[in-house]
Amino acid sequence: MTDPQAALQLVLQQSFDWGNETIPLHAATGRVLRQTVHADRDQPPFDRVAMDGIAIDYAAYRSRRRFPVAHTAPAGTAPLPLTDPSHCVEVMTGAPLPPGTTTVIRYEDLQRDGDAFIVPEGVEDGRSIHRRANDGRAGDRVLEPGRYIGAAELAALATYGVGEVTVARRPRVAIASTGDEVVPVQQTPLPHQIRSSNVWQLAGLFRDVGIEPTVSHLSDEARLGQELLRQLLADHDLLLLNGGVSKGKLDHVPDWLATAGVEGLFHRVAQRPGKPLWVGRSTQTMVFALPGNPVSSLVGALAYVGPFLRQQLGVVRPARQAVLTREVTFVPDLQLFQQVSLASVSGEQRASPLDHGGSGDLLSLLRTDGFCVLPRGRTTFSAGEAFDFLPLSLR
Ligand SMILES: Nc1nc2c(c(=O)[nH]1)N[C@H]1C(S)=C(S)[C@@H](COP(=O)(O)OP(=O)(O)OC[C@H]3O[C@@H](n4cnc5c(N)ncnc54)[C@H](O)[C@@H]3O)O[C@H]1N2
Ligand code: MOO
Repeated sequence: MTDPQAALQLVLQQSFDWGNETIPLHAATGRVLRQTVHADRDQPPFDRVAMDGIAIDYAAYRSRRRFPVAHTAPAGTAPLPLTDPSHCVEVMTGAPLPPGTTTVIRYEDLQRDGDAFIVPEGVEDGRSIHRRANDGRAGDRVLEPGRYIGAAELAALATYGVGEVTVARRPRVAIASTGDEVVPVQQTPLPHQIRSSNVWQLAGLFRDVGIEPTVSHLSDEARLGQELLRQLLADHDLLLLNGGVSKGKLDHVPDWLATAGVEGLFHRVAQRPGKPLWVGRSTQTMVFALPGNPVSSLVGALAYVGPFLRQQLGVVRPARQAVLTREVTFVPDLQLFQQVSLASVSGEQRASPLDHGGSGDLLSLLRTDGFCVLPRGRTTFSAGEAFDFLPLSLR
């Protein structure tokens, strides 16, 4: 049996060249950025009027309150300067501040008087102006490789004129269930059958990171099963098998993989749940054969597939910890992935251990926010102690 730390190291020692690609910005949502983005301009690029109203020269305001309108400055036009400081410029939000003016007063605070505005007492200089370079300077490093592209990243890329983005190429991922007891969700199961839920769980983890996996089922019948396995290996960068890896008479996945030329890296890890995990690789495909129990399958994906995928895509995820709300006792010499629900209390992540019906209890996952990783070599894990926390995500 392999130690969980050693197993993770072995997984992370495997590397494959999945490459990058350059795609239009509109297609970049959910992709992993693989380029550094520098600001091509200051942000804002000019002193930006932040309120609709008028702009005046504050020096003139010291001796007058009535300001006739010299001209109007809409957003999107080069600003005409104010040459006569006894006048004002009507300005719109987003316009560059007209040269010769120093402060903006919004309409709500003004009184109209014919073609002029009456400015109230107590106006301050330099108000309602979003200053040039306040938020960032030309040349700044704005985005580093390894970020998932979401709303904020798209807006930053657009603002700096990055219309074509270099992102990590998506791996071709296949997920295959095994076992003749599982039937598709559309089919009414016989009393001794169950609907296949694990492929939905696993496919959902990938869809959440923008990868659409191929989903199929390996028959227990050797010729059919092995034929499909060979095809899946030929066409994919990453293969997840589910079930058929423990000691049952029909647990032939490891043998079939060996026959198909996949080199085994380890089989069985000193952990609960998910002990029967089998991991291997061929020249071009990384293979995770996850145990069939639904919680074991999820733990295998979060604890091993996730780190592998992030390493391949160049994603850096900050480590997370959570503090146990009550003591956990666990005697076997195994690393325990403890199911927890999470609450944030005064900025601290508190993890409440959950009771459940074992690794086959997929309904317990409905109340689970993630897993606390309780290491081997101890039996008592105290309330108030912090442990690594795995959220239910491959991100
Ligand atoms: N003699 C031993 N028996 C078992 C051991 C062991 O060490 N010695 N390990 C146990 C552990 S731990 C686990 S976990 C399971 C894992 O077994 P397999 O990976 O071989 O998985 P299966 O036997 O095929 O299935 C286990 C369980 O999960 C259900 N299943 C399978 N596929 C799906 C699916 N797509 N959707 C939902 N549920 C699925 C399957 O029907 C079984 O109930 O082995 C223990 N046994
Ligand atoms: O790996 Mo199993 O999950 O302990 O039932």
